[in-house]
Amino acid sequence: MTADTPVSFGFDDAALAALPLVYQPGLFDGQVVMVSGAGSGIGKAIAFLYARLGARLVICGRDRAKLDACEAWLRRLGSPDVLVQPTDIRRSEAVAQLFDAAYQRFGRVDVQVNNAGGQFPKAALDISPKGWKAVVDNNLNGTWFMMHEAAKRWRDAGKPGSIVNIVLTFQRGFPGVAHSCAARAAVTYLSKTVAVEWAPYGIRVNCVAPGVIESSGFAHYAPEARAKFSRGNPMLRHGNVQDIANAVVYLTGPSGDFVNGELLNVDGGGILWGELWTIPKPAYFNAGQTP
Ligand SMILES: CCC/C=C/C(=O)SCCNC(=O)CCNC(=O)[C@H](O)C(C)(C)COP(=O)([O-])OP(=O)([O-])OC[C@H]1O[C@@H](n2cnc3c(N)ncnc32)[C@H](O)[C@@H]1OP(=O)([O-])[O-]
Ligand SMILES: NC(=O)C1=CN([C@@H]2O[C@H](COP(=O)(O)OP(=O)(O)OC[C@H]3O[C@@H](n4cnc5c(N)ncnc54)[C@H](OP(=O)(O)O)[C@@H]3O)[C@@H](O)[C@H]2O)C=CC1
Repeated sequence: MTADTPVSFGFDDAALAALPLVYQPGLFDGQVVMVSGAGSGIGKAIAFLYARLGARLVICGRDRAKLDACEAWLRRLGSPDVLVQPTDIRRSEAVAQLFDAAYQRFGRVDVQVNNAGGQFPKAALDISPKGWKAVVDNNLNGTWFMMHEAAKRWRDAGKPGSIVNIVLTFQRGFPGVAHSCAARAAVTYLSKTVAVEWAPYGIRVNCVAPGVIESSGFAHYAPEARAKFSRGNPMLRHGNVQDIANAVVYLTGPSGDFVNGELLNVDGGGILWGELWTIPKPAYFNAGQTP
């Protein structure tokens, strides 16, 4: 491999499409599932799995080319219909248009998976005000616009619904991504709050926190940081995108009918043991060294 060889992470599309199913085919027949950030990584795996289970898909993200490539796979995998709507989730009016298009096309949305998000690794002291706002806007405000729009439409139509928000394992803090850690903790407690407020409408809201999941998202981290990601949990390995997709389907299928307001960590035990640095580890933390 040369320095110019592009590095790819996780399954390629063909391998992802062929992974063994742990759910019954047809489980989501007749249902419409919306997945944000479906053009890559975890979001693509989630969309692939729902398509294989018979759902019709509404997919969004900012990059149309990535979404179009995903759409072709979704149809091949068994989704009877797919709506592709490029959307920046930070723009509430674009989110409203996404829902207008989905209801116009399908007349319903049953499941919403808010997977779109991300951050850049940076020591907290070095995060600029603009960078802080960009990450909080993306992960907290964008997710809120999506959930709010979904729930309003379910309430007005008198229909039930299920939301899953993808967050991260914020419980022990997350060195190098303070902005995202703060935003994802906020999303989690927002979710717990509306899980109660929206229960009378038959709307369930849960979160999934991926640990270290080998995906396209790895490209945003330095090779030195990536090389130590597997030290982030006691299983000493990465998870994969299907681990997250299976957790999301568990929560939104009949298996999750009585699960509401929950945070499901899919992290190999990383919140209990492990060390995860997304930026270089300060010498202070190396035994025997002083700062
Ligand atoms: C195992 C490890 C855990 C893995 C977890 C994962 O989530 S994996 C998944 C990983 N996947 C992802 O995280 C994917 C999604 N991530 C993203 O799209 C971006 O990281 C985003 C969240 C900033 C949004 O982007 P956007 O298009 O809205 O923003 P923009 O580009 O216009 O920038 C706005 C401002 O932010 C600042 N700033 C931005 N980048 C950097 C940087 N590298 N350096 C420093 N600062 C940076 C800068 O101030 C910039 O303004 P400026 O100075 O340019 O005028
Ligand atoms: N991989 C991991 O180890 C972990 C991942 N996560 C979270 O899982 C989710 C998926 O990450 P992963 O698949 O790994 O990485 P990717 O970078 O591949 O996925 C991020 C996705 O979010 C979309 N996105 C980002 N911002 C916006 C926006 N403003 N509007 C619409 N779409 C947006 C991107 O689409 P586009 O480029 O088209 O805009 C992209 O498809 C993210 O929220 C991530 O933070 C959390 C913990 C660990």
